[in-house]
Amino acid sequence: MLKIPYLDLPPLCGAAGTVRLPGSKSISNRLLLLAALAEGETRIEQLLEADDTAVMLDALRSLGCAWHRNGDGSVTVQGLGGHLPVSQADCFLGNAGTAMRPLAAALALLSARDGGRFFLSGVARMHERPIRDLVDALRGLGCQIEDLGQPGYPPLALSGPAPLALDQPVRVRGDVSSQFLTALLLTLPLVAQRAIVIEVEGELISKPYVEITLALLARFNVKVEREGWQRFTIPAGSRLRSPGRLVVEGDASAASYFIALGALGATQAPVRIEGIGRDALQGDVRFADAAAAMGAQIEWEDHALRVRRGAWPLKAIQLDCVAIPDAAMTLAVMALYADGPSRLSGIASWRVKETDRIAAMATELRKLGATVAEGPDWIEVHPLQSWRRTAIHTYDDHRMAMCFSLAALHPLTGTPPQDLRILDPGCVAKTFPDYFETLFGLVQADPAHIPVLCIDGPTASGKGTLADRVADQLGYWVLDSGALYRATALAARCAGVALDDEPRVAALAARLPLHFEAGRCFLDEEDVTDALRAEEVGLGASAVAALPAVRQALHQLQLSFRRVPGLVADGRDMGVAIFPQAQLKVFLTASAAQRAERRYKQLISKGFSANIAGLLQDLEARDARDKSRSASPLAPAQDARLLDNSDLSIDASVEQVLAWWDEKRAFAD
Ligand SMILES: Nc1ncnc2c1ncn2[C@@H]1O[C@H](COP(=O)(O)OP(=O)(O)O)[C@@H](O)[C@H]1O
Ligand SMILES: Nc1ccn([C@@H]2O[C@H](COP(=O)(O)OP(=O)(O)O)[C@@H](O)[C@H]2O)c(=O)n1
Repeated sequence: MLKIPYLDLPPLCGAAGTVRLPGSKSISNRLLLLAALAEGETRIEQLLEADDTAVMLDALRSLGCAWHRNGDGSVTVQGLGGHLPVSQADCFLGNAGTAMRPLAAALALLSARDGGRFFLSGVARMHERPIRDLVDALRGLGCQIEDLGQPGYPPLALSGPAPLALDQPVRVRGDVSSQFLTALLLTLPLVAQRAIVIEVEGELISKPYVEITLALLARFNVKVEREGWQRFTIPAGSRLRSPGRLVVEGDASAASYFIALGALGATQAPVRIEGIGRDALQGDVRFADAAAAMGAQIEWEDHALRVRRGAWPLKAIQLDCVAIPDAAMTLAVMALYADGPSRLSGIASWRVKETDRIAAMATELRKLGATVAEGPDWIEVHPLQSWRRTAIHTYDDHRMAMCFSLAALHPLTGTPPQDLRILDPGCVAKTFPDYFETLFGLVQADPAHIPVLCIDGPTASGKGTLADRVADQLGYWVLDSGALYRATALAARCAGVALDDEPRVAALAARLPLHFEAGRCFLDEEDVTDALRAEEVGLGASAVAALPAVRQALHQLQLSFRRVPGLVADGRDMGVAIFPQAQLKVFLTASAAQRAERRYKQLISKGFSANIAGLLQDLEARDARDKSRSASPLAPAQDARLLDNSDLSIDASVEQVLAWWDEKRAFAD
């Protein structure tokens, strides 16, 4: 998961591969609530692990519901059988509408029936998202709900006991958010000694979400009778009972980004999306039809989709998106690549989501250079003629971040490729914490367009530390090129090959079975991370690194680290020999005494024995050999920036390098 201020995406030219979707947010949070309220134990598999489900799980725990995570990531919830063991709780629900609305209804009804006092709150934006229609409906039943802030918005206090009047139909508005109706449907079975009728006022929006609610209630033994979309009856004596085990479908709204990616970039192999298919419950799966109407080629499997580019440019569409409000945001970005203006209507609900999405979408699309018109419940997007290099604001809205990442694709001819900055990319944690990492695994870019930052310098100057920290801040990959020479030396030693036997050492280097995983380094199956850091391996590395055939053998391997979104490469010759076109080259030095002391502390902390005088001698010998060898001697590139960090802290060094990087890569705001 990226927790960084911005992410720069290079111009992308294609996409292919397989993605496994995270669990659906809507289904996950509905199931958690139903499982908590029901009788019996429920095991929920493929539950979404993200901010919105985390706040729901925390809230359930504070309401006295026991749950635990199993080894396979599934969650087992002990149902409360409709009775809370606590009479007070304070639940913080972040910005999760799918937690706030149904919990408000459940706690209003349960406190009215059994007594108690409960508080619900969220982040500042949650306190701007209306809940009045639900609160009015619940007050109509006799529930005691106090607005603790602005009337009609969270935070709320729900208390009781209070007599409930359930003999008249419950009325709720359906034209602002279907989540109000969903909240009532999920929770009224708790008090359904007699049949309860819900009547919807106004035209119900987002009907597919209500269908999900009805289907999940049926799994919990409550069969709601529906007359059109206006009247729903919860039969007398309904009781929520756990079905035992449930599997959460992949998130269909999240699928929209990868469907779009396939439509825009899969010119050869398809993008295959696993986790939803023909029988998906979620209405947003119909986004695939909209994408097909724009030209995507889509093949359906039972639990997967395969998407390729079809029509090109895409075909403009005019579409009422009332049934796919969330996924429709992705269409607005696809419209940049269409053959004419596209108009999306029926999207009034965008205005009351994580942000005012119509305004946000229009503002950011215009920054890219697009012509956009907007109204109360529609947006019209014209295709983009030429891309402007810009920084996209994401408004703490995960969908803004995800759908704008698609604008990094540059398959149109005739427009110069530009990179794109996404601000606060970590906001995707709301529903899809690994979205960007997943995207990086699918997209292709011309290597020449992938940014590289080189950090070269003598041993123990802090290159590795600086490279890791800078890469973390930028969301980039790291190449520790020294590790390749160290691994070569280690492999030679293990194979009994003399370090000066150039052809045999080079042959080993050419097929080095080295891979990196979660910060660890493996040679074949063996974890050699610590072994590589031993001083004698470093000396061996310095010896094999002087052999031109070894350097040649490792050249291609080093180039292969240049992957989307970018690379920080550390070594001796990154800027001179491997990435001479790098955007920024830093030559890092520190006094020999400082370096010897740093290395000493580093070795001691790792449990190696060391003495400073010996280290200083070795380090000076290594410097001399690295500088004097004929193949890629250690020296700053002509265009390198010199950084002597003898008297600089690690933080200050990182700050300096990031400042240089920013200078090189200014984006329009
Ligand atoms: N600016 C700095 N100030 C103090 N110590 C540093 C600084 N940069 C790195 N170090 C420390 O020096 C040691 C060697 O750093 P490392 O990154 O392994 O160097 P290199 O990769 O250049 O050999 C590490 O223990 C690291 O924490
Ligand atoms: N790009 C590189 C990286 C390392 N090397 C060699 O490999 C040895 C080990 O590199 P390293 O970066 O792991 O070493 P330290 O700087 O951490 O001591 C160095 O002494 C260099 O001789 C190189 O020649 N070229």
